[in-house]
Amino acid sequence: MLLDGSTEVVDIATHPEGRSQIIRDCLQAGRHVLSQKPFVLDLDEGAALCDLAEEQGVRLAVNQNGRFAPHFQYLRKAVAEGRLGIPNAAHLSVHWDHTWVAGTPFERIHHLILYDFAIHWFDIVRCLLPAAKAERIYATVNRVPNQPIAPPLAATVAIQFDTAQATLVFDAYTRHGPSDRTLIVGDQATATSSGPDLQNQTVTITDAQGSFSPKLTGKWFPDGFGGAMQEFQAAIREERPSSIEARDNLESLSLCFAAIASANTGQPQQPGIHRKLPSNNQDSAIR
Ligand SMILES: NC(=O)C1=CN([C@@H]2O[C@H](COP(=O)(O)OP(=O)(O)OC[C@H]3O[C@@H](n4cnc5c(N)ncnc54)[C@H](OP(=O)(O)O)[C@@H]3O)[C@@H](O)[C@H]2O)C=CC1
Ligand SMILES: O=C1CO[C@H](CO)[C@@H](O)[C@@H]1O
Repeated sequence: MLLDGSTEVVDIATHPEGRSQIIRDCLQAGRHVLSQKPFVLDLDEGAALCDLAEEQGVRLAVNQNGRFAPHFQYLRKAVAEGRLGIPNAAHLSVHWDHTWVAGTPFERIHHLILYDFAIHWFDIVRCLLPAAKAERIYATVNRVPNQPIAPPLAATVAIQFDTAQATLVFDAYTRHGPSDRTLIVGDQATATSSGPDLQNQTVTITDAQGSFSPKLTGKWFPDGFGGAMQEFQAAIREERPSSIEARDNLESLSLCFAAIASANTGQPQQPGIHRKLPSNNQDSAIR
């Protein structure tokens, strides 16, 4: 495929182990690349891939399709347009059953929740607090009673920003009554999005005039995926950086790696210090 010149863009949807070499080969062959999340296992390797894309004059982006889920897309735009004023808090919680990964490669990832899954939330929280700088992160993970798979299914994250605070809560063994909620507090308005799951969400914006709920169309699966690819192709056509550039994604991953280091050590951590995932992340079965 790389030799015959018939492709312009390669969408790489393998697991992260070994993916960097596939990305490198595609970039070296002059292809634009959209990588699945989580982008890399090592932030410096990710930065080197971004440098290579620049040298080759091609785009490298990460398929953070959650940004294009209808509710997150609406909330991102509301924040970007200043409709909430200055956001000072974002609290996101997901209560769902993730045990469907039993028997798949995901079951072997120790930090399945904080790495493979929560990267969507580390990325979104940055979009919801775009001007705030993350300073410290404290995270926990736990196995819960009777959970049928190896990776810990409960996780919490508290992020202290310079001008805001955020919390993320993951209860991945919620067998009944699943629920998903996002709350953003701004000095001009508060926004919430809630629903039984990520596919079915109602957004409400409340300000001094009252509350209103926009009609959302589409669903994360599949419209989030369509949105990410559309944005990537538009950026290539318009010769501009995409909003899902890999270099920007390294900032989301650095929150993720700091959270994992915190969960491993029991201590708060500073984003950017922890450059690699711990090597034992890929063997949940032995823990
Ligand atoms: N919302 C989202 O953004 C989602 C993201 N993901 C991400 O996508 C990635 C893959 O997950 P998932 O799709 O569930 O994984 P699967 O194991 O279902 O699929 C991986 C695919 O990659 C192929 N593959 C592996 N190595 C190579 C290679 N060297 N060259 C070409 N193809 C290869 C496999 O082919 P074969 O079977 O022939 O080995 C398989 O078809 C993960 O990083 C995951 O986090 C996944 C689901 C949703
Ligand atoms: O959203 C998702 C659903 O679960 C998968 C397995 O953990 C994730 O990889 C994916 O990002």
